Amino acid sequence: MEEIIKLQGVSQHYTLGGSTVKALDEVDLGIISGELTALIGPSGSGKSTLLNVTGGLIKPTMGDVTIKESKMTDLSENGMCLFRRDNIGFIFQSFNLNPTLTALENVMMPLIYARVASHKRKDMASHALKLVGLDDRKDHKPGELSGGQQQRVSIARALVNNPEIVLCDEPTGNLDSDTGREILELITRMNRESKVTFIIVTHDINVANICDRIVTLKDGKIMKDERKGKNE
Ligand SMILES: Nc1ncnc2c1ncn2[C@@H]1O[C@H](COP(=O)(O)OP(=O)(O)OP(=O)(O)O)[C@@H](O)[C@H]1O
Repeated sequence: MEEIIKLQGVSQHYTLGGSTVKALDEVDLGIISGELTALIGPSGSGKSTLLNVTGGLIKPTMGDVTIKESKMTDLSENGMCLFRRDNIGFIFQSFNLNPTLTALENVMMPLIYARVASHKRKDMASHALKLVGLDDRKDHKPGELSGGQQQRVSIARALVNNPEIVLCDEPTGNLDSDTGREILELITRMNRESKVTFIIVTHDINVANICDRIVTLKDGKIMKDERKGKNE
């Protein structure tokens, strides 16, 4: 099984008012290509920090993050930005859509950054919206969509550039339980059909239970690492 993401001795420390918080404390973690991994743990245990370090949004205080043979921790800010653009999609709890753009325009944004030719962008974004069942809402702005529909748009945006990795921070956190279940079904379908590697930060045990692997953090350390049918 190929490890697409490797964290080795990763620590993230924050110093505020003379005291230091170890948000991550020498974490070693390998993520298998094509798997759905849940990151769970109490509030403040370091889940979002781990996701942000993995996605190159934060450079850790110590340790190495390697994705597909590229050592992220050796890249410049600009190098990390380009790497993220080409390899990683993000899905957030609060959707993070641009309220002034239509669903189609929101999904086209990553393609503009990736300098995809303009005549291709519309087709690619329309296709991504169709995959998430929103082809009839492409001209709606986020304020004209339900929470579940907005999250579908953000999933389409995360997947439009065919990234190998998608990082999700509480993707169902702002949704009612039925809508959350629909979004979860969509994520699992995308994972099965496209073999995209997903890491999902969640408080929701229903989300964790559909994953291939559940990694539990506590005080910035991995406390438990369970795989379906096999505990480690
Ligand atoms: N920018 C920051 N500056 C200072 N401390 C921070 C910063 N970001 C996170 N922390 C601290 O690091 C620790 C881990 O935070 P993190 O957000 O990763 O936890 P979490 O498990 O995702 O929490 P939650 O489930 O509540 O979202 C917390 O104690 C938090 O207060």
